[in-house]
Amino acid sequence: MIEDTALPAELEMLMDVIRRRRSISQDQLSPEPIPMEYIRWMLEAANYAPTHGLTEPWRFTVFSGEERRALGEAFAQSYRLAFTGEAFQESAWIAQKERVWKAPVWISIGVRVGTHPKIPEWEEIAAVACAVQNAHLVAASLGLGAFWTSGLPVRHENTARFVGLEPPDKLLGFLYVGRPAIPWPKARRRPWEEKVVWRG
Ligand SMILES: Cc1cc2nc3c(=O)[nH]c(=O)nc-3n(C[C@H](O)[C@H](O)[C@H](O)COP(=O)(O)O)c2cc1C
Repeated sequence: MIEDTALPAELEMLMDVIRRRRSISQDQLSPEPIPMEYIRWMLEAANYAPTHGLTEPWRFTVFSGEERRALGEAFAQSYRLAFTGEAFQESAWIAQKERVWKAPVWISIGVRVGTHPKIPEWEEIAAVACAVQNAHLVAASLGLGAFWTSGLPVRHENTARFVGLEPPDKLLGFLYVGRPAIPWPKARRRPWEEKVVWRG
């Protein structure tokens, strides 16, 4: 029988942050500003994500303060383009414009594609998702909530152009960040054992 070996303290710290990371929605965040130093740490962590062929395809734009006004206008414009006729709702259009004030920092999540002949788009998107996870883990370690929002108006090509992405590059949504205004939520997950088959 294999003896249990002592687990390194580093693993405990890492697992603690992984379990603690939470998506905290805009209605549960404080709109108060947060130190931009925290955002720099998140972006530094994002930059260490795995990347096939070292293409480093993540492209971020950070919005805070008054710059969020133009972002809200872009969301509202994209909503108008995406939801026409019967689908258009005045209240939802206003909500798109106003939502930017609910979180102090909004980071657009862009993916650069087509820079390497052998690397398909899905691998570049996967690398960006890894980068976002790194950033989100750092946010959790700093006591910040963050949320990847990917609904249609926020990732519409009109919003993509607004944040400086031109085709074939794509916008995958936004990670907004702030201090939680609620007690830290608990994770809801089914046991990992349900999703794993052991062979051998
Ligand atoms: C790629 C991606 C896109 C997401 N987009 C949305 C979204 O548009 N709306 C939403 O309610 N949650 C979105 N989420 C967040 C999930 O709701 C959240 O991760 C899930 O509820 C689990 O909560 P947790 O992150 O706190 O563990 C997204 C998550 C990922 C990874």
